[in-house]
Amino acid sequence: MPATATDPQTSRTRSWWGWGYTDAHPDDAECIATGALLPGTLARPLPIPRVADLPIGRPAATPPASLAHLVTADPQARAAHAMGKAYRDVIRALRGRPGRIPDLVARPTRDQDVADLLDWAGEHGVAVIPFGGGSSVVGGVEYRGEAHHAVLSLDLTSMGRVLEIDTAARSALIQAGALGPALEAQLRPHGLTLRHFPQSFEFSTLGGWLATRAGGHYATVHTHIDDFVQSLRVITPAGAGTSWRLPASGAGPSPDRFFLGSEGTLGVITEAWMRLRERPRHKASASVAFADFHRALDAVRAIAQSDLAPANCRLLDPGEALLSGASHEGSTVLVLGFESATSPVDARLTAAVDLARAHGGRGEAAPADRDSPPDAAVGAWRSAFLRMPYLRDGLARMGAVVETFETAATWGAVPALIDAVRTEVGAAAAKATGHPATVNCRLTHVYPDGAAPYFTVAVAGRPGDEVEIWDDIKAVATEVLHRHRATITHHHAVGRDHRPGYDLQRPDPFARALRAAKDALDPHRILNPGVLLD
Ligand SMILES: Cc1cc2nc3c(=O)[nH]c(=O)nc-3n(C[C@H](O)[C@H](O)[C@H](O)COP(=O)(O)OP(=O)(O)OC[C@H]3O[C@@H](n4cnc5c(N)ncnc54)[C@H](O)[C@@H]3O)c2cc1C
Repeated sequence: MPATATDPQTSRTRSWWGWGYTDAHPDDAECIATGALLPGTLARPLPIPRVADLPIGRPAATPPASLAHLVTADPQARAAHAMGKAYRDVIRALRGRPGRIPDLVARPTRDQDVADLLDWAGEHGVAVIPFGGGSSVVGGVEYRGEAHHAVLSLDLTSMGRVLEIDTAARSALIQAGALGPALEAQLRPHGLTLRHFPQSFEFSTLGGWLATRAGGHYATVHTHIDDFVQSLRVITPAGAGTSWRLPASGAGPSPDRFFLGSEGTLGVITEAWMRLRERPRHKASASVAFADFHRALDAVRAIAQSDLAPANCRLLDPGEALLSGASHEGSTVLVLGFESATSPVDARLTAAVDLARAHGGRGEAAPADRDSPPDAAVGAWRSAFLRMPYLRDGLARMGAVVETFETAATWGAVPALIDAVRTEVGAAAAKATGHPATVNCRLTHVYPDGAAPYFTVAVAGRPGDEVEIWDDIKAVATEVLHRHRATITHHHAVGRDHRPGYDLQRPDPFARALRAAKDALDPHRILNPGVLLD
């Protein structure tokens, strides 16, 4: 089968090594201009890496003739499935040192294909890595072990259709390989939306979101994809199963919750009934500036504990606001957004801005409806949000260490946690590189009982040692999170990179139960070895 990195939906070429489309990559001049925002001097941009320079050998396994039409050993396809899109993945590609490159890439088109591929892999000891959009930032789609003689990347994106819509229950049966834009395009004619917009929306799939319990658009209430799941179909090496479609159920532990977040270790999610919404007709947004970050935290807590339920409630510290062009003269900025399909939201926006002002914020809630342009700072933040991953790759080409990590903790822990991360991770980054480092923070999701701080570390690196430097910085971050009882991940998943933090966080009986479940469903231990469990 032909295997290129061309996106069939858009005819644009996807980068095999970095973020997004190749025609959107920053050129050298934009890399250098962005690099000038960082303290310290950056190196000249590294050249764009070439698949031809990678150490891609002959595949160590050959599928039987009955499966050959589903499988390719094309070097371009193998390279594009070797890693995810974390900073350390981009650096390894740029330095020509990717992880283990899969021997084969399979693109099943129906459930039976998935079952047949799993049967073959189980019989021949071939590791299988389920692959959606490949946007994992935690080493979730690469093989790092030794125990398997061959590795198959199981790419679900040829299963990307909305199969059925139940308008009475306002839900849809959707195949797991649907990428965000194609999924929404199929729902739009029906006036419906899943309305799950992670930053990686363009390049990630429904199956990936479910397998990692992704966090999306909503800053409050429905923050995670979990909230929209009605039923799942999962194919495991030990058999397939579909949960009942129910609006709610109290029948024992939830089978859906069991597979949500299983990160390709227990089975392959092939389709899901998802709860939908009507497309929002009323929208309003505003930004509020604060002189003091800690007072802004109090304001956000007050909003999260009210019944206003903003769709967007992102708090950007001054560094984060500056980077995203939402800056109000060096202040902390709160970006607020409300939306509804049924009723105007202006009153809720005004009430939220009033709460923010009662905690020292400066801002107005301009009257708005669906046709109004968003608040200027909100618009700038949204554009920078989508451009940022491209710029990260540009900075990586110049030897900078630029990466993000996120967490969640209860409100009492949040202020000290953020201060400690800024101080200790900043010091670790400066020590590791010999350059001053910036550690910016934003709150991405907020809850009545706590918040999800998201950090961006940026520092001029030591060209050649960037991966080791980042690993040292991340080890300090993991320790700080653990000390503050903050989770190792709010929505980026565990993968291979977060195993140490996940192992510390989970209760031992739960870890034993997960191992037993793995033994039952994946007896030959072929599915995503090293993720969640040894
Ligand atoms: C720039 C950038 C921005 C991001 N923003 C967000 C964000 O806003 N919110 C967020 O939650 N995450 C975000 N992420 C992380 C990533 O996009 C999410 O983890 C996403 O859910 C992964 O989806 P995917 O389709 O790309 O899955 P992949 O990366 O292909 O796979 C992720 C994991 O799920 C498993 N998997 C994939 N498909 C299936 C399936 N059908 N059945 C079983 N297992 C499967 C894989 O084996 C792997 O372990 C971001 C990443 C990047 C690089």
